[in-house]
Amino acid sequence: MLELRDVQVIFDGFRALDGVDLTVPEGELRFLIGPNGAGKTTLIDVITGLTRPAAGSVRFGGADLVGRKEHEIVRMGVGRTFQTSVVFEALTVIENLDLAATFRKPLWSLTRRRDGVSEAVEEALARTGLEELAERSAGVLSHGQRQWLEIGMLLAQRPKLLLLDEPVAGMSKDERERTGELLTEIADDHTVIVVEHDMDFLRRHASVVTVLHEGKVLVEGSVDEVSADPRVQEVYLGRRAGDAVGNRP
Ligand SMILES: Nc1ncnc2c1ncn2[C@@H]1O[C@H](COP(=O)(O)OP(=O)(O)OP(=O)(O)O)[C@@H](O)[C@H]1O
Repeated sequence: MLELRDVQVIFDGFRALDGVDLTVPEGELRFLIGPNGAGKTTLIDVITGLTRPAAGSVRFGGADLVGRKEHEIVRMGVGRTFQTSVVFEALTVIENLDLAATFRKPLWSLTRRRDGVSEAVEEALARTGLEELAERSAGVLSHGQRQWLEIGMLLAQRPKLLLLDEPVAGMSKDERERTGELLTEIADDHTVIVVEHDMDFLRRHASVVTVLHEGKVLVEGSVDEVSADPRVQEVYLGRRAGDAVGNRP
């Protein structure tokens, strides 16, 4: 479903991605890890059209994404979260979802009543478990609830592929657990790629992990395979043995 071949990204002579091959089949929950500067965000930027690769191909559902505009790629069914929040605090949870679902429509659509919201919004609300908070302003949400709202805002756009950048950063243990379940549920009918550093979280929720290092795919496999791999341990050298993979300092 998503296929990157020999992708190169060069910033002022520096190879941020240096021949990346990546295949993510439909319906997979794939985790992407790697030390700081490995190229994880750049990889997501290439898939979403924010950064154009110097060479290589990015195919999604059979279509080539290279050279397409970001909004075009969104329309083709690719959604992403950013590290910075896109939630409007003064709007309610449901208004945020509605805005995300109708973001190309005029602002007056915001004045629609709850019973007028689209099926996509209702589904996103149910999926993320935010029904009870639907009419609350987003500004009062806990950190975890806000992250779920952001995921809901993506779902409301009905993407086929979701790219999530560190969705559990700063979350409590319970919130992480709930997020892991949510990601697994979402992967029932979407393809999901998650950039995540938390090794405990990976052990609990990841099946396939891709490790990036210096702009290349270093290893791909199960969490156990990846964390036992000497090349991966070497990349993370200097960290405690138990944290060999993925934990930030
Ligand atoms: N616009 C840019 N111009 C120049 N260099 C860049 C640019 N964007 C990223 N880089 C460099 O490319 C490399 C890869 O960056 P990237 O942000 O993709 O890494 P990352 O794996 O996401 O790291 P982190 O875990 O710190 O977010 C880094 O060395 C970064 O400094």
